[in-house]
Amino acid sequence: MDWITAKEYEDITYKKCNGVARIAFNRPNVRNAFRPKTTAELLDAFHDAQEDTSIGVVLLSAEGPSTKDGIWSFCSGGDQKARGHQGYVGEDGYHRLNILDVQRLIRFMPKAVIAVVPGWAVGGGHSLHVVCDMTLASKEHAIFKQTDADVTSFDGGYGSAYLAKMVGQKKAREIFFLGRNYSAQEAFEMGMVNAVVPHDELEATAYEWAQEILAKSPTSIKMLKFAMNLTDDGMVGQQVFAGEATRLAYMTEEAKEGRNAFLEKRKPNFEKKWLP
Ligand SMILES: CC(C)(COP(=O)(O)OP(=O)(O)OC[C@H]1O[C@@H](n2cnc3c(N)ncnc32)[C@H](O)[C@@H]1OP(=O)(O)O)[C@@H](O)C(=O)NCCC(=O)NCCSC(=O)CCC(=O)c1ccccc1C(=O)O
Repeated sequence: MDWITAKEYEDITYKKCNGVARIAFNRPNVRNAFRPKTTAELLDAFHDAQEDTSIGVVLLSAEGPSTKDGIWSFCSGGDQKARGHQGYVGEDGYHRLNILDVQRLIRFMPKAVIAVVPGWAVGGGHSLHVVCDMTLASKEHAIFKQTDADVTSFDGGYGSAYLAKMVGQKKAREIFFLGRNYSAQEAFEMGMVNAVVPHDELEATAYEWAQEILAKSPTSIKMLKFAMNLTDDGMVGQQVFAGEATRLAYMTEEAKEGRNAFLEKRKPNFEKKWLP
């Protein structure tokens, strides 16, 4: 793999290689907790990956291990040191809740997003893996844990309600109400992890999965993602799916006739366009 740095950031790394973008948390000494700077950088990188037509799959991963104690982490959620009265306080002094913007970008981007979990996935970090399309986890080091109820936070959207669709209501309530640690294998057995991978092979496996997806039809992958999102996303899910259906309609002769007729100030001729 010949990863090329796409842009330099402080709290994340951002690289690209053969149709794959890799966005990785880079605060391993605080278990990759996110502060406002981190979420701003994540939004910027995800937006770039969405706009880049050479990119079909995004890996959300993490650098590590910690130089302090050698422990691996994916993300430990909101940086509690940056937490102020109403949210997480950035350098500009404003209180923000921008991780939900990151969740929405992952959810609505027309490309597959794979969470690559090398260690702790906790709190808002756990919610991020839930919202990704797929999750690969380190056999030796991944630990899944929900601490929201320890710090008076509650991801009432994808982090909990969508998780319940994934692992079942009883299990989701156990995860949130008890805040226990779950291994990669336990997370796999409850249906929130796609594969448990030896740590040394985790990144290479994620890249291989991405290459398998890249061999498929981009339109099929996009429409399948949005179709599977639709029922859980209400009117917004319908809007996103229908937007892509409109794009497909724009490509038809019928659509070109409608546009041309308007521009030529004549009535459109839609005769014989009623497919069975
Ligand atoms: C992850 C742990 C379980 C790991 O435990 P352990 O291996 O024993 O390591 P520690 O010694 O605890 O930690 C090492 C080092 O890292 C620092 N650290 C770890 N996590 C954080 C953190 N989240 N924030 C700040 N700092 C962190 C820790 O202080 C140590 O530093 P030293 O200087 O070396 O002492 C364990 O670390 C742990 O439980 N961490 C906290 C997990 C947590 O509670 N996270 C927050 C959950 S709430 C959340 O994520 C908000 C999500 C969110 O943003 C949101 C969601 C829904 C709606 C809105 C919002 C919103 O935007 O607010």
